Amino acid sequence: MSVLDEIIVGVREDLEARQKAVPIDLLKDRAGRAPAVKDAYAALGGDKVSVIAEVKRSSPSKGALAAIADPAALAADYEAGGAHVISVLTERRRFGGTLEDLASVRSAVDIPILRKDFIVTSYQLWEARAYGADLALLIVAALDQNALVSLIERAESIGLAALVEVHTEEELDRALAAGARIIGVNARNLKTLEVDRDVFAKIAPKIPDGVIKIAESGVRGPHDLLAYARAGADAVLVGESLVTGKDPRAAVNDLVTAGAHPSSRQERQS
Ligand SMILES: O=P(O)(O)OC[C@@H](O)[C@@H](O)c1c[nH]c2ccccc12
Repeated sequence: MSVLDEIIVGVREDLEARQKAVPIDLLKDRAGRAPAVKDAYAALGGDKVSVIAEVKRSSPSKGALAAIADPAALAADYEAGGAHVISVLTERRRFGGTLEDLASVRSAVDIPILRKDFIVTSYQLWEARAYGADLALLIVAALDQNALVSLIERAESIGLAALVEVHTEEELDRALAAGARIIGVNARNLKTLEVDRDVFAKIAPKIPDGVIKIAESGVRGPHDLLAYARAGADAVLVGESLVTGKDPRAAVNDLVTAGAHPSSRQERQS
């Protein structure tokens, strides 16, 4: 079994327990009362390179990264540093996240929030909505085509933007065929956990104009952001280097400043 398959087995077990405790109708009711969804397309599709800053405690590749006792305070720091979107890992077993993290981050920031998890059923989209997310991650490698199509449709129908994650050209073709409007290219292969920053530059030229392009993983600082920007990224998604650094607010600010620099824009337009 690949790491991805193992993660999904655990995700399904936890999901079953939650579905027993909270029937979907209660969840829909809660989603209906959640604050209005923020415009993720506007936050990611501007003329600068946007920064998605992630709340991430651990990862299958590195184990524990940071304790993060107060995810809301970290997210507020990210927002103060100029982040355009916050990503909150809610997968428990490998990433140490919870839906409560999502709810507390929602109460602390005004910018859009991404629920980062291994979403396999529409119940999890309702959860995302109910706990305050504006976007939900859908990983192509974790879904068959029918599931991908229906989860994108369901997400959009309940007001969530779908960030559709790919790692290969075949997965990109599936994402586009399914109608994805925001595509993330993950430099980390979720089956082997290896990071290859060149994957973005190989895949990005094949993503049509009008689809938002996000470079995910492996951003150590402004230098990596600029390289992804030159390869066509509209946004970068950054976790590890922010949670392990000394000053997350300053680190985000450095990335945002690099992304707003005219040279990064010029390079992107050429
Ligand atoms: O910590 P990094 O290398 O900056 O990466 C962040 C993000 O891209 C990574 O957490 C991620 C990308 N896609 C995922 C899917 C599931 C879990 C995690 C991820």
